[in-house]
Amino acid sequence: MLRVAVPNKGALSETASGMLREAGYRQSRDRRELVLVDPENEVEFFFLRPRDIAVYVGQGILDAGITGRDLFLDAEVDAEEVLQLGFGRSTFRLAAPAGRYSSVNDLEGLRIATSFETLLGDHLAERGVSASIVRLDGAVESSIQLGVADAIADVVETGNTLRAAGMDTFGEPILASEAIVIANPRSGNKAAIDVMLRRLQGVLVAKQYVMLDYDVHVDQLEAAIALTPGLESPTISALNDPAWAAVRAMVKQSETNTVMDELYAVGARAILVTRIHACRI
Ligand SMILES: Nc1ncnc2c1ncn2[C@@H]1O[C@H](COP(=O)(O)OP(=O)(O)OP(=O)(O)O)[C@@H](O)[C@H]1O
Ligand SMILES: O=P(O)(O)OC[C@H]1O[C@H](OP(=O)(O)OP(=O)(O)O)[C@H](O)[C@@H]1O
Ligand SMILES: [Mg+2]
Repeated sequence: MLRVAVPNKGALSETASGMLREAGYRQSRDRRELVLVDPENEVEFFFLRPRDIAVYVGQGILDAGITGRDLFLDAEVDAEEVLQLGFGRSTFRLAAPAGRYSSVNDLEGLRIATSFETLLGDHLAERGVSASIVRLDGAVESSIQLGVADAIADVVETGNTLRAAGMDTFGEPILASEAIVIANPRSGNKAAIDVMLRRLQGVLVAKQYVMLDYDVHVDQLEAAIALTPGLESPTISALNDPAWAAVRAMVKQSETNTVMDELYAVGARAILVTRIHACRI
């Protein structure tokens, strides 16, 4: 049976579970549940802290797991990033009271608080800066005011937390993170991991694309299909009126309205957009 780790709480937990549910797996609504067996799909889900997931997968105790790239890289474990899930996007950055520092080089000899010791340590080493790292578990933004650090390195998404603390980012972003699937490279369940990845990819594509149908005069067919090339190639069907054809193609959701405007301009009519419920590509 495949053994998969899922964040039990925090920023990634609900979306990760939701995505697995959409991929056809059994997921629990009870946050206290630690293990959940999905006998139909032969998967056992373990609900763990996102930071610890890298450790379990790295040691091969679990085959795969969903966590954040920042947590995975900070843990320095023997596992691979195998799929980007496109949510939980954040940047790992240096921050301090607004205007105090402008580059990592300003931190020579100072104290920097973080929950990501390895990521910060590597960044400082790369830039040849020697500073002391103060390892904290969370609420890192409070550390400067409380006098334990001069600057921090933390997860930033909207920047609201920093602004509320009178702080600002500075220097180059250290890492762009998002939710990812990691897998143990020596797992004996590679085929089952691949099935799960294909299912999750299907969920991602179903979210990113819509199905577009339209009718177009055969004289304009070339111009229209150039606008909707689809993933492989669009489906073209004959209509009762031989002067017209019907076209069906997948289009990026974000581009739907622009493509519809352009299709209309080249003479396409009866342009229909349908949500894709699930897919396997
Ligand atoms: N506000 C946010 N927006 C987007 N992603 C975030 C945000 N906060 C954290 N993350 C990402 O979510 C992952 C897990 O972080 P999270 O804060 O949920 O864990 P934690 O700090 O261990 O738990 P908690 O905050 O519940 O104590 C990390 O990869 C992090 O980059
Ligand atoms: O840029 P923002 O949108 O404000 O988000 C970033 C904040 O979110 C996370 O905090 P979390 O709630 O996980 O608390 P923690 O720092 O104690 O982990 C992170 O550590 C930042 O503090
Ligand atoms: Mg957190």
